[in-house]
Amino acid sequence: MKLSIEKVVYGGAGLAHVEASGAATREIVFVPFTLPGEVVEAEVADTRDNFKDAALRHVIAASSDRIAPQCVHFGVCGGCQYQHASYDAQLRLKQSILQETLERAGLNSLPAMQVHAAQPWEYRNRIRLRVAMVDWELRVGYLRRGSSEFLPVQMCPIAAPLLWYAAETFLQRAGSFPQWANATQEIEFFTTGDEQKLQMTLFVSSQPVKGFSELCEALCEQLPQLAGAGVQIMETSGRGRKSLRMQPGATWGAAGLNYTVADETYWVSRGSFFQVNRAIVAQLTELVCAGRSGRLAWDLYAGVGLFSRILASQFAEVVAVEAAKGDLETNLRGPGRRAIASTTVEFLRQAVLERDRPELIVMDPPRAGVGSEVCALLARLKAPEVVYVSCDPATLGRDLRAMVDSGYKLNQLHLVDMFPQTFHQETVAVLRL
Ligand SMILES: C[S@@+](CC[C@H](N)C(=O)[O-])C[C@H]1O[C@@H](n2cnc3c(N)ncnc32)[C@H](O)[C@@H]1O
Repeated sequence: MKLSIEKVVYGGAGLAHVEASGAATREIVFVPFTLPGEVVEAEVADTRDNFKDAALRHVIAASSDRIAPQCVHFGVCGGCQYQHASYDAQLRLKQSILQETLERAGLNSLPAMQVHAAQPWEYRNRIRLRVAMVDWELRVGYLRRGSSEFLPVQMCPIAAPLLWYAAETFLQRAGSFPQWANATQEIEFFTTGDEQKLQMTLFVSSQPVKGFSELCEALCEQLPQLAGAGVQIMETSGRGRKSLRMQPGATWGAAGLNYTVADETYWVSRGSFFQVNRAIVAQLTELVCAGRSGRLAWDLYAGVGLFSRILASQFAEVVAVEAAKGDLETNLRGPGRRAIASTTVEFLRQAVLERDRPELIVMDPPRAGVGSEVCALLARLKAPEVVYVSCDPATLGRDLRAMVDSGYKLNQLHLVDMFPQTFHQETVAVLRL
């Protein structure tokens, strides 16, 4: 069918309408890899209750924003959705998606959005690849788009070059360690922003009895940046990835990396969360922390303490709250710094009882957002400024709406392009009472 693409929606697909036969309303059709204003030929791949998914067959009238993708796997690989759009167009798409999502959540009179971008390629400091034998050859790859099928890849231009070089080195050397080559299901590499140090994790079905140190030392001959490595043994207690449990296995070398962002250096253990974009993380910390000072700040969902360490030099006291076991305590030692192992909601329930009131709250939750109880507790605490860092526009809209309804004013809105070439987007929202 011939379709006119009206806009691009969160997830990366273009949206068009078609006259539905026999129905009064027009039906929505989503077509990936299209751009606003394009006319395309598409074929329906799936019909749902309220919409259809279609596959792009041919672009009849192309947008001036359309460019040739840089990666040979684009369109087949599940990783990137926007390589067919110029980088400038990607930023505009993300801006209008954020604007529309927040307006739909009932947030009117939004502040002017500020857009922050860095390099659009080679930005990832971490990649996790599948490992499998294909035609008697050991290959690494990702998942085929929309499936759980292995897709062998020969490049990943959004990854820091060292990560891809490390993957190739593993493929070259693993042949001499057949038990490890056979047992490895997935492999993860994590590098410092300057690509001077590297960590490797092998995810194995069952751990070979010996030879892990020898494998790491062999890799090191070609990959001197490799500072440490570990094994995670994947145990399934049922069907599907959700039932996967990890057991720690063999280790070699250092257990983590010292990762420097601007003037701070963080200890990041292998497997700990760290912001994935090595090029823009300093800008993110600047947006969240710069120019803020006072008596007490809270960093909720603190991770390894990315924001808390900086805030600690600007506030007399910083309290950082993190639910997962990790590196927060190591990174937040010293007077006036407190690392609390707790969920945010439990911490806030107690804080409300104790009538604590910080001048600044930073919160950077996972995609699920902070949720209604946290918003209700924040409304009772009445901190004068809240900086909300979000990686999901829909849950951000829901939470911001609750905070605005409780008296906060949305003061600044920043789109930080943490994930170029993909539909993912990061927002920093500043709220004041
Ligand atoms: C998006 S990361 C942000 C980490 C950190 N702010 C940074 O920028 O590196 C979210 C963090 O929240 C933590 N987390 C998830 N659910 C939580 C909860 N209910 N309470 C506190 N922390 C939680 C995760 O373990 C993760 O470290």
